[in-house]
Amino acid sequence: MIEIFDFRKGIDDGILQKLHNRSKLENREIAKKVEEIISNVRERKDKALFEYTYMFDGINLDKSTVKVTKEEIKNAYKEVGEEFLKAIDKAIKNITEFHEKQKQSTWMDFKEGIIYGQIIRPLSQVGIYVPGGTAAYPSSVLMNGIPAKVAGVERIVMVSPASKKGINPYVLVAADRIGINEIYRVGGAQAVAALAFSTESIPKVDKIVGPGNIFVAMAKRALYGHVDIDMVAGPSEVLVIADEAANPKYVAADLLSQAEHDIMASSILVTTSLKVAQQVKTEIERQMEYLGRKEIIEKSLKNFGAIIVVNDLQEAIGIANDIAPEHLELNISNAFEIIGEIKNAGAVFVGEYSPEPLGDYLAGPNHVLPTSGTARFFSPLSVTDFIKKMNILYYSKDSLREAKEDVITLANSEGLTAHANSIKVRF
Ligand SMILES: NC(=O)c1ccc[n+]([C@@H]2O[C@H](COP(=O)([O-])OP(=O)(O)OC[C@H]3O[C@@H](n4cnc5c(N)ncnc54)[C@H](O)[C@@H]3O)[C@@H](O)[C@H]2O)c1
Ligand SMILES: N[C@H](CO)Cc1c[nH]c[nH+]1
Ligand SMILES: [Zn+2]
Repeated sequence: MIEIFDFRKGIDDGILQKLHNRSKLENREIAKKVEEIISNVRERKDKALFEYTYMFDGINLDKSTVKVTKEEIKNAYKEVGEEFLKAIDKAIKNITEFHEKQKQSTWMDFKEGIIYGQIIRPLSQVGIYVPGGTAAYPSSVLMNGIPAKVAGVERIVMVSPASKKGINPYVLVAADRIGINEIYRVGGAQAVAALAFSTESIPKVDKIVGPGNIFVAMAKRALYGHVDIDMVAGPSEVLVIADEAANPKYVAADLLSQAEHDIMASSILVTTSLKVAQQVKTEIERQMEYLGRKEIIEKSLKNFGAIIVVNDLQEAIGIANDIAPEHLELNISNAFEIIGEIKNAGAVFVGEYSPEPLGDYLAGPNHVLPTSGTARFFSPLSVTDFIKKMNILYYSKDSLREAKEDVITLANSEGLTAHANSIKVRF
């Protein structure tokens, strides 16, 4: 069960290091396994892909069954209710609105005899990973697919692990709603490797995006360079900062919401009140009793959960910035006053009526967010992930003549005489 650590007499670095999510990426055993899967799929292609799918997901696939058919998507509609369709269409509207604001335009500037600028182009082909091991994620279909659509990506290839019953119908309907129709029922590190290198059934893509468990996150990280990736988006995390006025019931519920994702998910509370700390612990135990997924929650809270008591908000902010959580909830009075001090978090949820699951599903901001401490340098998934830029340059003869001596001087300073010559031969 989740433990309370009292840091009021001094921050315990040992405990903090243990809680650091970046340590998950240092797990040598998992890294070795992932490397082995990647090299096997690279060499033996479909054969290895189907073997691993049988080993981890328990389903037998071949070239003729790996791709989801139109018929399956049609049948999926029979299994989802009207209420789901209404909710998902609302989510699509909000997520699209949010991401439309991220669009970038080609720009050109003109000086006398000079034109320069940047041309924006969508990526041609991207792979989106939609998790499906311990739960199915129709919401992740939208969060991955909508920014790609808004950017104008031509070919979106979706992979998601299936069970014996096939891919979850809610996932298939979500994909259909936003116009994704190239879907393969494979997951894990083997699916990521297939997207990076091609197999006989799955043609490779230029970039792989999307969240997944530690195997998926490590595979994406290992394959960066063969293919582009968005970020490391592994097991979910939430860090809540709460003061003495926070409602323990809400705080406990939000910690539990992320713990249910994965045995490696992490839920951390940092509070200035010992009373709130104790009440949240009691609430967690109470609420757990009526939730499902108890086994996952228990493991996650025991290994990656913590309640930390600190002296003041400054200490709490320091810990949050150090851990750089995927989600940061500010459950404190006047939260907007301290937002300027938050440096590292994938997404910040302000006030007690902005619980993290609101962002997971409906509000509009993307839920594919950096984890394992990588919010120090990665950003949430956005339209920018699906575009690239090309610089464009034009000089007239007169403009080049004016620039000539400076270019030659700079080329000579690097000892690159052929560069200097390329200018000289024109005059
Ligand atoms: N960071 C984010 O933005 C974000 C968003 C949504 C979900 N998530 C996370 O996505 C994850 C979803 O995980 P999941 O497991 O439900 O689905 P998943 O699709 O990520 O992983 C399932 C796959 O993992 C592989 N796998 C499982 N056990 C294995 C083993 N022992 N060895 C090798 N491969 C193995 C299998 O191939 C299986 O198909 C959760 O951790 C959740 O927290 C993160
Ligand atoms: N909290 C997850 C991101 O870490 C996203 C999600 C999808 N469905 C529910 N939650
Ligand atoms: Zn969630």
